[in-house]
Amino acid sequence: MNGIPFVKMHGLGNDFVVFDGRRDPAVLDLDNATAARIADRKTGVGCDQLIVIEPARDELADAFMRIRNNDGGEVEACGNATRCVANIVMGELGRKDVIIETVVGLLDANGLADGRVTVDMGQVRLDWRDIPLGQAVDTNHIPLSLGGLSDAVGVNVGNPHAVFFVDDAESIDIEKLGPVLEHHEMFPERANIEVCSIIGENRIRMRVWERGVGVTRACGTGACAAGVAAARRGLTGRKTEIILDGGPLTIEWLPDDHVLMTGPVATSFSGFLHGSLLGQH
Ligand SMILES: N[C@@H](CCC[C@H](N)C(=O)O)C(=O)O
Repeated sequence: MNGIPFVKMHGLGNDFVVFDGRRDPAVLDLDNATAARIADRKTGVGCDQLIVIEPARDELADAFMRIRNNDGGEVEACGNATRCVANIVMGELGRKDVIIETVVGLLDANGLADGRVTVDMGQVRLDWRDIPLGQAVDTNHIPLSLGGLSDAVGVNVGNPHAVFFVDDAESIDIEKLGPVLEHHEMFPERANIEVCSIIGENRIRMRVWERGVGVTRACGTGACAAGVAAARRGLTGRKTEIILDGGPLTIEWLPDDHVLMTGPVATSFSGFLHGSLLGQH
Protein backbone atom coordinates (compact mmCIF):
# COMPACT_ATOMS: atom_id res chain seq x y z
CA MET A 1 0.00 0.00 0.00
CA ASN A 2 1.48 3.33 -1.06
CA GLY A 3 -0.68 5.47 1.20
CA ILE A 4 -3.76 7.56 0.53
CA PRO A 5 -3.68 9.75 -2.59
CA PHE A 6 -4.27 13.48 -2.32
CA VAL A 7 -4.01 16.43 -4.65
CA LYS A 8 -2.60 19.78 -3.58
CA MET A 9 -4.64 22.64 -5.07
CA HIS A 10 -5.04 26.35 -4.51
CA GLY A 11 -7.18 29.34 -5.37
CA LEU A 12 -4.99 32.46 -5.55
CA GLY A 13 -2.50 30.89 -3.14
CA ASN A 14 -5.11 29.83 -0.54
CA ASP A 15 -4.00 26.20 -0.54
CA PHE A 16 -5.68 22.86 0.09
CA VAL A 17 -4.94 19.19 0.54
CA VAL A 18 -7.84 17.49 -1.22
CA PHE A 19 -8.72 13.87 -0.41
CA ASP A 20 -11.31 11.76 -2.19
CA GLY A 21 -13.39 10.02 0.46
CA ARG A 22 -15.56 8.41 -2.23
CA ARG A 23 -12.56 6.25 -3.11
CA ASP A 24 -10.68 6.22 0.21
CA PRO A 25 -13.08 5.72 3.12
CA ALA A 26 -10.18 6.05 5.63
CA VAL A 27 -10.36 9.85 5.22
CA LEU A 28 -14.11 10.01 5.92
CA ASP A 29 -13.79 10.19 9.68
CA LEU A 30 -10.61 12.13 10.33
CA ASP A 31 -10.52 13.63 13.81
CA ASN A 32 -9.41 17.21 14.46
CA ALA A 33 -5.95 16.25 15.71
CA THR A 34 -5.22 14.12 12.64
CA ALA A 35 -6.47 16.84 10.30
CA ALA A 36 -4.28 19.42 12.05
CA ARG A 37 -1.25 17.10 11.77
CA ILE A 38 -1.78 16.71 8.01
CA ALA A 39 -2.34 20.47 7.54
CA ASP A 40 0.73 21.46 9.58
CA ARG A 41 3.39 22.95 7.28
CA LYS A 42 6.30 21.72 9.42
CA THR A 43 5.30 18.15 10.16
CA GLY A 44 2.58 17.33 7.62
CA VAL A 45 1.73 18.02 3.99
CA GLY A 46 0.85 21.63 4.84
CA CYS A 47 -2.21 23.63 3.77
CA ASP A 48 -4.65 26.34 4.83
CA GLN A 49 -7.64 23.97 4.53
CA LEU A 50 -8.01 20.21 4.32
CA ILE A 51 -10.83 19.12 2.02
CA VAL A 52 -12.54 15.73 1.75
CA ILE A 53 -14.79 15.04 -1.24
CA GLU A 54 -17.56 12.67 -0.14
CA PRO A 55 -20.60 11.11 -1.83
CA ALA A 56 -23.48 13.57 -2.17
CA ARG A 57 -26.26 13.26 0.41
CA ASP A 58 -28.78 15.38 -1.56
CA GLU A 59 -29.99 13.84 -4.81
CA LEU A 60 -29.53 17.17 -6.60
CA ALA A 61 -25.83 17.41 -5.67
CA ASP A 62 -22.89 15.94 -7.59
CA ALA A 63 -20.59 15.64 -4.56
CA PHE A 64 -20.36 16.66 -0.91
CA MET A 65 -17.37 18.64 0.35
CA ARG A 66 -16.13 18.63 3.97
CA ILE A 67 -13.89 21.51 5.02
CA ARG A 68 -11.37 21.71 7.86
CA ASN A 69 -9.14 24.61 8.77
CA ASN A 70 -5.39 24.35 9.36
CA ASP A 71 -6.12 23.95 13.11
CA GLY A 72 -8.18 20.80 12.32
CA GLY A 73 -11.59 22.31 13.14
CA GLU A 74 -14.45 21.65 10.74
CA VAL A 75 -16.05 24.75 9.17
CA GLU A 76 -19.06 25.51 7.04
CA ALA A 77 -17.70 27.22 3.93
CA CYS A 78 -14.62 27.84 1.81
CA GLY A 79 -15.05 29.74 -1.43
CA ASN A 80 -11.66 29.05 -2.99
CA ALA A 81 -11.84 25.32 -2.24
CA THR A 82 -15.36 25.13 -3.65
CA ARG A 83 -14.02 26.32 -7.01
CA CYS A 84 -11.27 23.66 -6.82
CA VAL A 85 -13.66 20.81 -5.92
CA ALA A 86 -16.14 21.97 -8.58
CA ASN A 87 -13.34 21.85 -11.14
CA ILE A 88 -12.48 18.25 -10.18
CA VAL A 89 -16.13 17.17 -10.36
CA MET A 90 -16.68 18.99 -13.69
CA GLY A 91 -13.70 17.04 -15.08
CA GLU A 92 -15.10 13.74 -13.81
CA LEU A 93 -18.58 14.33 -15.21
CA GLY A 94 -17.57 16.08 -18.42
CA ARG A 95 -19.91 18.97 -17.58
CA LYS A 96 -19.44 22.70 -17.08
CA ASP A 97 -22.06 23.01 -14.37
CA VAL A 98 -22.12 21.03 -11.15
CA ILE A 99 -23.68 21.27 -7.70
CA ILE A 100 -21.39 20.99 -4.69
CA GLU A 101 -23.01 20.19 -1.34
CA THR A 102 -21.62 21.52 1.96
CA VAL A 103 -22.93 21.40 5.52
CA VAL A 104 -24.72 24.70 4.83
CA GLY A 105 -26.34 23.85 1.52
CA LEU A 106 -26.04 23.30 -2.22
CA LEU A 107 -23.71 25.55 -4.25
CA ASP A 108 -24.09 25.88 -8.03
CA ALA A 109 -20.76 26.09 -9.88
CA ASN A 110 -20.02 26.90 -13.52
CA GLY A 111 -16.81 26.53 -15.48
CA LEU A 112 -16.01 29.50 -17.74
CA ALA A 113 -14.27 29.33 -21.13
CA ASP A 114 -11.15 31.02 -19.66
CA GLY A 115 -10.73 28.27 -17.03
CA ARG A 116 -12.08 30.29 -14.10
CA VAL A 117 -15.00 28.97 -12.07
CA THR A 118 -18.04 30.86 -10.81
CA VAL A 119 -19.71 29.62 -7.64
CA ASP A 120 -23.04 30.82 -6.27
CA MET A 121 -22.05 30.92 -2.60
CA GLY A 122 -25.71 31.08 -1.53
CA GLN A 123 -27.66 33.79 0.29
CA VAL A 124 -25.69 36.00 2.63
CA ARG A 125 -27.16 36.52 6.09
CA LEU A 126 -26.94 39.88 7.81
CA ASP A 127 -28.97 39.56 11.01
CA TRP A 128 -26.82 39.73 14.18
CA ARG A 129 -28.08 36.29 15.26
CA ASP A 130 -26.94 34.77 11.96
CA ILE A 131 -23.39 36.20 11.83
CA PRO A 132 -23.48 35.31 14.78
CA LEU A 133 -22.69 38.22 17.11
CA GLY A 134 -22.65 38.18 20.88
CA GLN A 135 -25.00 41.20 21.16
CA ALA A 136 -28.02 42.62 19.32
CA VAL A 137 -26.25 45.38 17.35
CA ASP A 138 -26.53 46.88 13.85
CA THR A 139 -24.41 44.51 11.73
CA ASN A 140 -23.59 47.38 9.35
CA HIS A 141 -21.83 49.17 12.23
CA ILE A 142 -20.54 46.69 14.78
CA PRO A 143 -19.24 48.72 17.75
CA LEU A 144 -15.78 47.22 18.01
CA SER A 145 -12.41 49.00 17.93
CA LEU A 146 -8.85 47.74 18.11
CA GLY A 147 -5.67 49.37 16.89
CA GLY A 148 -6.54 51.27 13.71
CA LEU A 149 -9.68 49.19 13.17
CA SER A 150 -13.24 50.13 14.14
CA ASP A 151 -16.89 50.02 13.02
CA ALA A 152 -16.96 46.58 11.33
CA VAL A 153 -19.59 45.15 8.97
CA GLY A 154 -20.79 41.63 9.86
CA VAL A 155 -21.61 39.22 7.04
CA ASN A 156 -22.31 35.49 7.13
CA VAL A 157 -21.44 33.69 3.87
CA GLY A 158 -22.06 30.28 5.45
CA ASN A 159 -19.23 31.28 7.80
CA PRO A 160 -18.76 34.42 9.95
CA HIS A 161 -16.90 37.52 8.74
CA ALA A 162 -16.14 40.97 10.14
CA VAL A 163 -15.08 43.49 7.49
CA PHE A 164 -13.21 46.66 8.49
CA PHE A 165 -12.73 49.59 6.06
CA VAL A 166 -9.58 51.68 6.39
CA ASP A 167 -7.78 54.24 4.22
CA ASP A 168 -4.78 51.97 3.67
CA ALA A 169 -5.14 48.22 4.23
CA GLU A 170 -1.36 47.76 3.91
CA SER A 171 -0.74 49.88 7.01
CA ILE A 172 -2.69 47.59 9.36
CA ASP A 173 -0.81 45.07 11.52
CA ILE A 174 -3.18 42.22 10.72
CA GLU A 175 -0.87 39.58 12.27
CA LYS A 176 -1.28 41.35 15.61
CA LEU A 177 -4.93 42.47 15.45
CA GLY A 178 -6.37 39.45 13.58
CA PRO A 179 -6.06 36.85 16.35
CA VAL A 180 -7.45 39.22 19.00
CA LEU A 181 -10.49 40.07 16.85
CA GLU A 182 -11.02 36.44 15.77
CA HIS A 183 -11.44 35.50 19.44
CA HIS A 184 -13.31 38.67 20.55
CA GLU A 185 -16.42 38.05 22.67
CA MET A 186 -18.48 39.82 19.98
CA PHE A 187 -18.00 36.65 17.87
CA PRO A 188 -19.25 33.58 19.79
CA GLU A 189 -18.20 31.28 16.90
CA ARG A 190 -15.03 33.35 16.30
CA ALA A 191 -14.76 35.19 12.96
CA ASN A 192 -12.72 35.67 9.83
CA ILE A 193 -11.34 39.22 9.81
CA GLU A 194 -11.06 41.28 6.61
CA VAL A 195 -9.29 44.64 6.31
CA CYS A 196 -10.27 46.56 3.18
CA SER A 197 -9.55 49.80 1.32
CA ILE A 198 -11.46 51.18 -1.65
CA ILE A 199 -8.79 51.60 -4.36
CA GLY A 200 -10.92 52.52 -7.38
CA GLU A 201 -14.44 52.39 -8.71
CA ASN A 202 -15.80 49.02 -7.53
CA ARG A 203 -12.25 47.87 -6.67
CA ILE A 204 -11.34 46.79 -3.17
CA ARG A 205 -7.96 45.85 -1.73
CA MET A 206 -8.50 43.19 0.93
CA ARG A 207 -6.20 41.50 3.42
CA VAL A 208 -7.47 38.65 5.57
CA TRP A 209 -6.91 36.93 8.87
CA GLU A 210 -8.73 33.58 8.59
CA ARG A 211 -10.35 31.92 11.57
CA GLY A 212 -8.45 28.73 12.42
CA VAL A 213 -5.59 29.53 10.05
CA GLY A 214 -4.05 33.03 10.25
CA VAL A 215 -3.08 35.29 7.35
CA THR A 216 -3.77 33.62 3.99
CA ARG A 217 -3.11 34.84 0.44
CA ALA A 218 -6.83 34.78 -0.40
CA CYS A 219 -10.22 33.97 1.11
CA GLY A 220 -13.17 33.46 -1.23
CA THR A 221 -15.89 33.84 1.38
CA GLY A 222 -13.95 36.83 2.77
CA ALA A 223 -14.02 38.44 -0.66
CA CYS A 224 -17.79 37.81 -0.84
CA ALA A 225 -18.17 39.43 2.60
CA ALA A 226 -16.04 42.42 1.54
CA GLY A 227 -18.09 42.96 -1.64
CA VAL A 228 -21.37 42.79 0.28
CA ALA A 229 -20.05 45.03 3.08
CA ALA A 230 -18.81 47.69 0.65
CA ALA A 231 -22.14 47.74 -1.19
CA ARG A 232 -24.08 47.89 2.10
CA ARG A 233 -22.02 50.91 3.13
CA GLY A 234 -22.59 52.58 -0.27
CA LEU A 235 -18.84 52.51 -1.02
CA THR A 236 -19.24 50.47 -4.24
CA GLY A 237 -21.89 48.98 -6.47
CA ARG A 238 -22.93 45.35 -6.09
CA LYS A 239 -20.34 43.99 -8.53
CA THR A 240 -16.75 44.41 -7.35
CA GLU A 241 -13.23 43.24 -7.98
CA ILE A 242 -11.48 42.24 -4.78
CA ILE A 243 -7.67 42.35 -4.88
CA LEU A 244 -6.17 39.81 -2.50
CA ASP A 245 -2.48 39.08 -1.82
CA GLY A 246 -2.78 36.20 -4.33
CA GLY A 247 -4.72 38.11 -7.02
CA PRO A 248 -8.27 39.20 -7.93
CA LEU A 249 -11.70 37.67 -7.40
CA THR A 250 -14.89 39.04 -8.97
CA ILE A 251 -17.83 39.25 -6.59
CA GLU A 252 -21.46 40.01 -7.43
CA TRP A 253 -24.18 40.45 -4.80
CA LEU A 254 -27.43 39.64 -6.57
CA PRO A 255 -30.82 41.24 -5.77
CA ASP A 256 -31.97 37.93 -4.20
CA ASP A 257 -29.01 38.15 -1.74
CA HIS A 258 -27.08 35.30 -3.38
CA VAL A 259 -23.40 36.08 -3.96
CA LEU A 260 -21.48 34.98 -7.05
CA MET A 261 -17.71 34.52 -6.76
CA THR A 262 -15.52 34.07 -9.85
CA GLY A 263 -11.85 33.16 -9.82
CA PRO A 264 -9.11 30.75 -10.84
CA VAL A 265 -8.31 27.17 -9.83
CA ALA A 266 -4.83 25.64 -9.75
CA THR A 267 -3.29 22.23 -9.07
CA SER A 268 0.22 22.17 -7.57
CA PHE A 269 1.03 18.45 -7.23
CA SER A 270 -0.32 15.04 -6.26
CA GLY A 271 1.03 12.77 -3.56
CA PHE A 272 0.32 9.98 -1.13
CA LEU A 273 -0.34 10.35 2.55
CA HIS A 274 1.48 7.78 4.65
CA GLY A 275 0.14 5.97 7.69
CA SER A 276 2.08 7.90 10.35
CA LEU A 277 0.24 11.15 9.47
CA LEU A 278 -3.04 9.31 9.86
CA GLY A 279 -1.95 8.11 13.30
CA GLN A 280 -1.30 4.55 12.02
CA HIS A 281 1.91 2.79 13.06
N1 LIG B 1 -10.26 30.10 2.72
C1 LIG B 1 -11.64 30.06 2.76
C2 LIG B 1 -12.35 30.13 4.08
C3 LIG B 1 -12.04 28.92 4.95
C4 LIG B 1 -12.82 28.85 6.24
C5 LIG B 1 -12.55 29.96 7.20
N2 LIG B 1 -11.18 30.01 7.64
C6 LIG B 1 -13.48 29.82 8.41
O1 LIG B 1 -13.02 29.39 9.48
O2 LIG B 1 -14.66 30.13 8.27
C7 LIG B 1 -12.36 30.69 1.59
O3 LIG B 1 -11.75 30.72 0.50
O4 LIG B 1 -13.52 31.06 1.73
